[in-house]
Amino acid sequence: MDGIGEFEVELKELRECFKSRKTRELNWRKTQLKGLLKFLHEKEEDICKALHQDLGKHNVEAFRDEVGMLTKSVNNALKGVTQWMSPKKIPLPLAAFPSSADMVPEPLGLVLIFSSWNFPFGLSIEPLIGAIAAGNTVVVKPSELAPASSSILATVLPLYLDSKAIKIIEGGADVAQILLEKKWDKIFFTGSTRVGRAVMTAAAKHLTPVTLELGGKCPAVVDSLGSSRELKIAILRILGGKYASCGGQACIGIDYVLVDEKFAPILVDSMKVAIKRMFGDNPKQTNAMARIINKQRFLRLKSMLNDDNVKASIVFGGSCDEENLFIEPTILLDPPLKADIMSEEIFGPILPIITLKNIEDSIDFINSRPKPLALYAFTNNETLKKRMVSETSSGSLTFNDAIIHFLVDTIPFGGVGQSGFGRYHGKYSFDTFSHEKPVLRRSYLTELWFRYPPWTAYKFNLIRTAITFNYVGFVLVMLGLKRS
Ligand SMILES: NC(=O)C1=CN([C@@H]2O[C@H](COP(=O)(O)OP(=O)(O)OC[C@H]3O[C@@H](n4cnc5c(N)ncnc54)[C@H](O)[C@@H]3O)[C@@H](O)[C@H]2O)C=CC1
Ligand SMILES: CCCCCC(=O)O
Repeated sequence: MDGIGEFEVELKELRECFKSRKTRELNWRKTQLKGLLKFLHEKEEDICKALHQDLGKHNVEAFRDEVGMLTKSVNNALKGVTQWMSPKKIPLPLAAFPSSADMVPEPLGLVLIFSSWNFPFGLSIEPLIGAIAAGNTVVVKPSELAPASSSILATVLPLYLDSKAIKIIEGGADVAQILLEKKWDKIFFTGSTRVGRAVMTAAAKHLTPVTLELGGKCPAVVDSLGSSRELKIAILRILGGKYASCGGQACIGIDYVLVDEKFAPILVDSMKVAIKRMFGDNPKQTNAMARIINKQRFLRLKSMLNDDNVKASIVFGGSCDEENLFIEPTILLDPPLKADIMSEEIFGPILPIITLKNIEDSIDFINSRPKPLALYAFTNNETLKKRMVSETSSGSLTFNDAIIHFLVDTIPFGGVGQSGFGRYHGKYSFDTFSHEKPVLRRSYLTELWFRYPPWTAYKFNLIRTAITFNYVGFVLVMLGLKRS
């Protein structure tokens, strides 16, 4: 952002654009969504190149998690936006007869989106889809930690969109803090809990509603499954939800595994075989796993591993290549629970496996920690499933898979407790950036004359009757006893 003055001009332009009401038009919304599709299609190669440059992502992973995922989401919004923005009839009690009511979605106004570096296109454009579909004007600030991706978002994407209504502003914490001083009609933040608190504090000054998409330690409970085939598939899904999702740098990636101590040796041995099949006999040489985003985050992970007690728990991998910011897929077995690796969100390709006396103890283990953004359980035990649904709390709960819920438009995505609040994806994104206004239409045909003073015992009884009989008997009484 060149200067505060220039930004003030841009902010004024965005507010005037919203006031012009053009962003409310269905055609405008669809045109912008189609612009996103065109960008994703025409710039796929540049996007994949940027993701490789920033994160070492393989283009298959880059397409799967960002270009492909976003194309799916934009098409879903194009299909749904007409219905999403139309008023919905609301049933009314008999006492309101003859009245009608609608819920009318209206855009919030000028909204601000902060995104993170690990899925820089996905986490910027997925909320942008909702903001556009709901008819808002928008400022998006991508993360400065993925500069190649941020540059494409700020210099190329605007060529496909209405620049008077949608602006992409590059920058880090300094720019973000300037933006946070302004008044927004909604702030959508994806990032750390620490910064989420700062965002919420800034938003409070203007009573701006926020959605906080934060992080946390996502557990995977792994039960002894029924067959070797199920175990093989489960392990692929666990490893995919760890190492093959931005190299473990994913907010809904599996942070650690909980397993019955008797089953642990089988699980670890099977994982080692599967890792080699996924990343080659020498996983240090793989091109299929993203690198750590920067030296600071790399050294943080390296220091976690260098803790003597943690180092002693390494049963697979553990090598760190500082020059290439690469840590090979690593498995720990029962590292100390007080070590940083088990008290902080790992956000890297290190998988602690924690053994328990029995798998049911996983519920207490999970409940003794902050509510995770995602919880996974690989089990066919119906009793355990029922207990996990009713006795644990998380942003989402998935049985026998990982990560995949992020791709389902009909499942809202968001956290609970320390992992955030608010949700999006699919129509939930539209709702997040809308105010759903109830509109009640009354007539003069009937009048409940006793709803006004002067108060009398008779009126009191009529009101009491109405409420007691939930208005049905009341209306009948009224029709018979109407007084001027
Ligand atoms: N729930 C979700 O969908 C996701 C959550 N995350 C979480 O985000 C964290 C990692 O992402 P990071 O980008 O490193 O988080 P971060 O909180 O450092 O940065 C997030 C955004 O906030 C901005 N920012 C940084 N410092 C700021 C400040 N002092 N004031 C205002 N804005 C500031 C950054 O420029 C970026 O755009 C992890 O905790 C991860 O779990 C990451 C991806 C998705
Ligand atoms: C395709 C999965 C993206 C999830 C976003 C995250 O976990 O950071």
